Amino acid sequence: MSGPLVIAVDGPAASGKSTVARRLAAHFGLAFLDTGLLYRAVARRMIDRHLDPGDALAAAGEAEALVPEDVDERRLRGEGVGQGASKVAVVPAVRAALLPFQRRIATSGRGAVLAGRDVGTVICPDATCKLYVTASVAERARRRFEELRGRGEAPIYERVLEELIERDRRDQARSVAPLRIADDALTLDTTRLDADASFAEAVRLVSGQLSGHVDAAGRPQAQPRTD
Ligand SMILES: Nc1ncnc2c1ncn2[C@@H]1O[C@H](COP(=O)(O)OP(=O)(O)O)[C@@H](O)[C@H]1O
Ligand SMILES: Nc1ccn([C@@H]2O[C@H](COP(=O)(O)OP(=O)(O)O)[C@@H](O)[C@H]2O)c(=O)n1
Repeated sequence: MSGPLVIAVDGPAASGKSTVARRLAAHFGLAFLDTGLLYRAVARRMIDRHLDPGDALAAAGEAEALVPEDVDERRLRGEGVGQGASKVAVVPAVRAALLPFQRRIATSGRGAVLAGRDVGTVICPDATCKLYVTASVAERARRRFEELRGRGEAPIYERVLEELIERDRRDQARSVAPLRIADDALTLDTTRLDADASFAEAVRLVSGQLSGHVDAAGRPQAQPRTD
């Protein structure tokens, strides 16, 4: 084997995928990219310019104008931006504009952990290892509710649940890169696992898939390039 080590972590909203992915990246000494931030950044640009995130042509223009290196997580985390992100994400030209940056991160240096919806199916179909992180919709809504409360917002649980269901539906129904479990992904259901237990289980699953790619300390081995 040669080339960078890529771990794809996909799953629905608030399943805990970026928490697991960020910790996997630190554990294996790899770069980390939360690909959802790119779609959120496009939606944020549209909201700031009073554009409708459902306007496909305008969304494509904003995605092409985005400088992914400059994306700043602040102001991107609200559920309004999340809803907007799932609307711009159905536009094929938006997905095409955001793809090269994601591939570049995945293939630079020793590799990376990418969290998203289509990393294992579209962005990095040849990823070294693929996880599909999920949890019941009620538990995901509870987590998002607590997250919003922790940020000083005053969320209503039923509304958070409704918005998650709507976003899941849009992510699964779109014609380009719909959210689905890659054929070769391992599923990690975190419904009854806290963040530490989810991470421990993720390390176990990934280590099984990575045998031959990591040394005894769990660090990726230098891969001799064949090209
Ligand atoms: N296993 C878990 N148990 C409880 N809460 C979790 C767990 N994993 C993540 N969280 C919390 O749930 C929220 C959503 O997690 P996050 O990793 O951002 O999800 P995603 O990236 O899938 O949207 C965050 O506030 C996070 O701290
Ligand atoms: N690889 C990705 C990542 C996100 N997205 C879209 O962007 C939206 C926001 O993604 P996110 O990962 O930041 O959302 P959360 O799961 O954190 O709520 C999702 O609902 C998807 O519609 C996508 O289409 N493809």
